[in-house]
Amino acid sequence: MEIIQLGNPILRDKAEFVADVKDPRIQQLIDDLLITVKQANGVGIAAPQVGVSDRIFIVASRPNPRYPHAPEMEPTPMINPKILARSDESEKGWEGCLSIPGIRGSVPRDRAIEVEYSDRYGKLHKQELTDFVARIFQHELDHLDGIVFLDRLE
Ligand SMILES: O=C(NO)N[C@@H](Cc1ccccc1)C(=O)O
Ligand SMILES: [Zn+2]
Repeated sequence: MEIIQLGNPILRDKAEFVADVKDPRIQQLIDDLLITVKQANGVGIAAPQVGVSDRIFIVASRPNPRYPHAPEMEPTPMINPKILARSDESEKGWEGCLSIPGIRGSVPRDRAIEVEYSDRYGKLHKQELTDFVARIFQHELDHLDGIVFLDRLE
């Protein structure tokens, strides 16, 4: 996996709520993130990783050499995401971070979460996510709150 220079990542700030999803700057940022996560062969990416402190990330699970069991899904921009409910069981799993190259670790995550987010058209979604996709969501949501996976290593 070549390391794409992801701008100067902001890893310790709390990202700002997006007031107007239809703002052309936000739409451009979403397009940039979709391209970047594909170029980086990643399964997720958050705006702070490209130096923008907005509450936006992309969940883009798909099988790749690092995560061969990852389910295939349409890359999904999630704006102002939040977790509404968590399962009580958590599960450990390997994670890496595009902003922290070369390090992987075992991170406990909730196995199932109920989430809410706005899509890029401003439509609100409420969904249950499980397993690896739930893991990516939690990893990306952490980035919006200045947390990285190293902070959660067992
Ligand atoms: O660093 C990021 N996203 O912030 N990208 C990681 C995301 C990730 C998340 C959870 C488990 C494995 C991997 C990637 O390798 O695509
Ligand atoms: Zn990351």
